[in-house]
Amino acid sequence: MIELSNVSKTFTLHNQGAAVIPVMSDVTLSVAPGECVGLLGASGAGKSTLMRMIWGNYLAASGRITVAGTDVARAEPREILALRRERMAYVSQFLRVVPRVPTIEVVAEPLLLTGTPEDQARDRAAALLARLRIPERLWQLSPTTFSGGEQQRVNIARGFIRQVPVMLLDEPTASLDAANRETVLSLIGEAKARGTAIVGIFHDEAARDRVCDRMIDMARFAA
Ligand SMILES: Nc1ncnc2c1ncn2[C@@H]1O[C@H](COP(=O)(O)OP(=O)(O)OP(=O)(O)O)[C@@H](O)[C@H]1O
Repeated sequence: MIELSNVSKTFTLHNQGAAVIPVMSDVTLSVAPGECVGLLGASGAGKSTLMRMIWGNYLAASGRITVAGTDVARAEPREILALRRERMAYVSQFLRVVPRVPTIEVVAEPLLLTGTPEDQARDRAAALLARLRIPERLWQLSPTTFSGGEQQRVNIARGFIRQVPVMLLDEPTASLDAANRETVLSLIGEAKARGTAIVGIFHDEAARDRVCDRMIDMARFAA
């Protein structure tokens, strides 16, 4: 479902004398449907960079990245957008939303974009918000003023509202209390059972042990 072969990445800082920062080289990795792979490695090892390459934000310097049938390194921007809309979800650590859009709409939006009728999308959003313990009185408010943990749960609800073949999770349990952390681990387990291939960064070791089938240490790919 996710295939990387001989991928390398460098950053060139054009505004700093074209300094070149090699980040990783020769990454070969395959994630099967229903499998969850956790990325390990010290700060700066390239975990986020690898996720952003799979998401299609960063181009690889060389090698091939195929995600749910799309060759991400060579795809046109509109193909990347279609991949994200239909087949891939990215739960980042921080919620980025348009101000004044109610929480329930923020969560329902990914389903609406793929043509799900509005009432169904809202029902599904409401069910997830309830499961993630966001009080109903907050659903019609914008999440911009929510607490860190509330924003993270809104982000998780938005990420899990569609059933997609590929998910990228960046510390999905980072600012959560025990009960919500348990809910998120269940959501991850259910996605795996449906055949979703997952790549994630989990600093929470116990969470990592519960959901990851394999760990990849980025030190292996140091450039
Ligand atoms: N947009 C960018 N431009 C230049 N250099 C970058 C960029 N993004 C990342 N880097 C560099 O790439 C290296 C890897 O960064 P990355 O954020 O992937 O590490 P990480 O393993 O996710 O670290 P952390 O655990 O601290 O989040 C770092 O040296 C960083 O400075």
